[in-house]
Amino acid sequence: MTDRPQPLIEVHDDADALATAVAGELLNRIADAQAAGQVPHIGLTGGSIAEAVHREIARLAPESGVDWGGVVIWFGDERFVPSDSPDRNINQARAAFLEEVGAFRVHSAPAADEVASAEESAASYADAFRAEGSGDFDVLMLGVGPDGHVASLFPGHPGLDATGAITVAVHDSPKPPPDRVSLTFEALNRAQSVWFLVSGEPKSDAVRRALADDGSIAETPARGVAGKAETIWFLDRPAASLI
Ligand SMILES: O=C1O[C@H](COP(=O)(O)O)[C@@H](O)[C@H](O)[C@H]1O
Repeated sequence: MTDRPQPLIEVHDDADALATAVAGELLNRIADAQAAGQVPHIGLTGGSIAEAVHREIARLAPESGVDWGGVVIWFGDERFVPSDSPDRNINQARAAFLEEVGAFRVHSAPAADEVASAEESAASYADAFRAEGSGDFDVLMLGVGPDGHVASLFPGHPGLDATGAITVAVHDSPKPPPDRVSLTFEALNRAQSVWFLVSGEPKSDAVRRALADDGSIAETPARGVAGKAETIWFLDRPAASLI
């Protein structure tokens, strides 16, 4: 994206070092924002490296000075499955750190036993953004799939084309579960800081394609997201092996 700052790349030895660095930096950003009188809005992602980051947040939180009552938590995407499913991104984050730190201003798209369809869930999640007068994340963390997907925006999928909307319902996702709700590119691109979290050699080609000078968003959706103020790619050595 030509109107955004060039992405920064931070490479760590392994997934554990990456998770510790991201968790520490996130807590610093939140504490600084709160010291300046702000209520930070943070976007979380699901997935394996996100889980490691979340566990590190729980470990480091007691020393951070963060007031979790003054942090608003969102998710870049959610799986449209029952509310008690371990596949829900919110459930993974709750178990890893949200309950432990006592965060309670937490929003995710409603589950399959709460609303009738992924479309209804997407509409409800968009309403929550409007009600908070938000959508402008201070920090938005995003995973990247080996296929280059970001949030639940998959290569060649109809969700890529959603415009004039905050959220989109996704069906027939190539990665299970098939029904999901995702923020759109327009919503993701309202973030001040976008942090991509990527670990492991199977994702190295997606990282290469996302950071290449040329390439299409349809093939590598992660190319379509960048922060207004910064974009940082937090990688471990295997994920960075092709750049
Ligand atoms: O399905 C999803 O996958 C990605 C990445 O997951 P990983 O296990 O490959 O790390 C994640 O970013 C997204 O939020 C999630 O719904």
